[in-house]
Amino acid sequence: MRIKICGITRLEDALLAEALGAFAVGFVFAPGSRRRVDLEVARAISEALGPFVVRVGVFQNQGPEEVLRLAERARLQVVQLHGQEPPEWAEAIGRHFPVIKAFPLTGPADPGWAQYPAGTLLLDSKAPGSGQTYPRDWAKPLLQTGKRIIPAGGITPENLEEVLALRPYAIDLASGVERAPGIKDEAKLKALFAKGRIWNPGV
Ligand SMILES: O=C(O)c1ccccc1NCC(=O)[C@H](O)[C@H](O)COP(=O)(O)O
Repeated sequence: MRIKICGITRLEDALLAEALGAFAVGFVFAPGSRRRVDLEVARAISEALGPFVVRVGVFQNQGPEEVLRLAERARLQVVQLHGQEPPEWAEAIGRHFPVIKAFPLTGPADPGWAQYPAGTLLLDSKAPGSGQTYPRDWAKPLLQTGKRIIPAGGITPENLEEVLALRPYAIDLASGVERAPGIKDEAKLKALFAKGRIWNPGV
């Protein structure tokens, strides 16, 4: 299973996530986030990680120029748009970085979201980074659209199975493996990857 650990602000957490087998780490640059990371810190962590961990930047309603500047300076590889960004912004950013577009679920996912110009869609709760969740079957209308789907929102080591049952492209979590916003919890991270590793998708 591909697991993205989001809200990384400390090198030790990033290195632990890498050692445990994380596919990706996320740096939150969204204004007002409790996990907002300093640009130079993100860059230092990016440079310290090995080549096979994807560095994702999370942005919210920040224009393409700002996103591209931060992504380049922090040595990011993927951009995640987590606000109400118009499709033109995703197209402009997508000429430089793969784009993940996040949508908040307040009911079943809208199949029309598959038209958004991003190859991968992240289905979050209506309160990003809060640990809030939603009925996982709300993701189903998008599973057959050909888009890569990443469920997020309130995933923990304890409830991992129900989201993995969707057989998603990847999963994303932040607060479920933290002891405080932006500070990861070693025991929770270990529990998550121990469970994620033994899961057999039956492919
Ligand atoms: O985490 C934040 O503080 C945040 C703030 C603003 C926009 C996005 C944010 N996080 C993005 C993520 O990808 C989180 O991992 C996702 O919302 C799930 O969070 P959680 O429910 O805590 O696992």
